[in-house]
Amino acid sequence: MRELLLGVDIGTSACKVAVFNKQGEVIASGNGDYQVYYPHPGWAEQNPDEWWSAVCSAIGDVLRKGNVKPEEIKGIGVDGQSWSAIPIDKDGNVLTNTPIWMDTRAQSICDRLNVEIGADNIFQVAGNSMQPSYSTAKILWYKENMPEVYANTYKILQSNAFIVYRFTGICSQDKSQGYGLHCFDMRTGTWNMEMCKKLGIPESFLSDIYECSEIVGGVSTKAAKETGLLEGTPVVAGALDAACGTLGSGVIHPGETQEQGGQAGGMSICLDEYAADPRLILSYHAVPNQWILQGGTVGGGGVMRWIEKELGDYERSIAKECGKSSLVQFNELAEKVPAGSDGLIFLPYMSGERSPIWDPNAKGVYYGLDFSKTKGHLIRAAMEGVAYSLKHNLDIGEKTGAKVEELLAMGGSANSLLWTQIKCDVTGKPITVPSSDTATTLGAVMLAGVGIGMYKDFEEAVKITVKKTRHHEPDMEKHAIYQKNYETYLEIYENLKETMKRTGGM
Ligand SMILES: Nc1ncnc2c1ncn2[C@@H]1O[C@H](COP(=O)(O)OP(=O)(O)O)[C@@H](O)[C@H]1O
Ligand SMILES: O=C(CO)[C@@H](O)[C@H](O)COP(=O)(O)O
Repeated sequence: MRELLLGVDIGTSACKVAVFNKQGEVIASGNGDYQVYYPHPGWAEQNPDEWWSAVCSAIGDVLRKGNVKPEEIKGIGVDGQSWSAIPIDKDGNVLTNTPIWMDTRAQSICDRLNVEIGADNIFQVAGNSMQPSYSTAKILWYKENMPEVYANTYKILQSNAFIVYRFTGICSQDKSQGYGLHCFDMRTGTWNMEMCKKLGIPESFLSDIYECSEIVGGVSTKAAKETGLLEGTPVVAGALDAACGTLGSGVIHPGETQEQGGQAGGMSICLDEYAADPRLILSYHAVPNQWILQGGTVGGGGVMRWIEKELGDYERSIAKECGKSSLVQFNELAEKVPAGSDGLIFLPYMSGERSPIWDPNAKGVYYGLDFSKTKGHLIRAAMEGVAYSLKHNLDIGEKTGAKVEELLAMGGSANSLLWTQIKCDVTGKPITVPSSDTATTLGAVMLAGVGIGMYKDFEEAVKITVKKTRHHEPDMEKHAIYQKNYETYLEIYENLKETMKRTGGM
């Protein structure tokens, strides 16, 4: 009988489920789609019950596709997007949709907390600035705007913890997602009850903290029925998607850096000591005693997803006939345009922006349009704009003293050779791609593998499973062109940020 591991990733655009063997080879994989809801400007929500339904059907597909017997699955690891705040009642019912990491509805609560408690006092404990995208202010938003939800809340769970709860019936808080709550002490990895009190977050909402690879429990009778998995299969606490993507890219030593191109974009620099900067994001890594200093942008692969949806009717209509997906055709159009997009510059602030500018009013911008610009220009400029936002975060990471020599790319955007090369040329850093779509689920199964003792430790897990598939070196001539555009990119935002506070036409 085979000894296999199951990984589940609660991404923003879809859940990914994959079964791996000990060598890190994918036996079968599948996706389950769900929606992001945008009910009001600045709001972005998902329904956690839709995540679970998608997970259940994707597990069924994957077991069938890979001809996997439930008893062959020896452990399960779950990772998920950051900063959910899922209120469940005593019976485990979800009381409302969760605002996701893009949601900025709670800005005024953050402003108030920063004054009342002091932005510095919060930062000293949390290692992160108080921003509406994090979980903290969302919980307080329920209190003020959905008193019934708040009154019936038993626990607040984050994305992976919610799926672990659906698998096992046990509430948990893995260490890597602790940073979502500003009463989690980023120096000790424990709840700071004094800060909880100051923030007004009831202690009872919080769950016990687990190491990411620690077993929380076994698959329950109910979950076994819903998923087709074997009752009792061990489930570990899991981690933040960025942390699992970092682990699945083989980044487990200080000085190594992951570059992520999921719906969101950004980077995660591996650190072995606490080093925070209020412009960036600091979380624990999925690996014990390490941190990751993150740049987390709003615009990543999601920018391409949006452009493809709005401008890709023709490419979608001929995809079958020409044997190339619309995204592949978009890459070909962008490839025909020279580096720098003939001066067309895109600001990818498509739902405000997170690090490093933390501006909920920031807006997407095309600058430099004229009659000569083509669809290819629009696509390439968007790819370049996402790369500028990556560089912006990296530059600040390096200014805090972190060393970044090479990037290890993961996420859907790393499927594009052109986009990876653009990021390489814009940042001037070599980029290696271990795996694009499955790096995150691989990280999740490594946690399960370490948790059940299939791997001795993370060194061994990475050594056995992570294989580098391609490498990009920067073209320094193109880097010089991009450097000029990057300066203009920064200037455009500086010049427009006051104007961006106006919401014309709404
Ligand atoms: N060939 C490609 N070219 C450009 N972008 C791509 C390509 N393939 C996938 N992507 C991008 O990858 C993104 C999905 O990445 P993924 O890591 O699955 O996201 P998430 O985990 O946030 O759901 C999509 O938004 C899409 O734009
Ligand atoms: O905030 C972070 C990590 O800290 C984001 O990376 C989100 O977790 C979204 O991830 P994807 O859905 O884009 O993979």
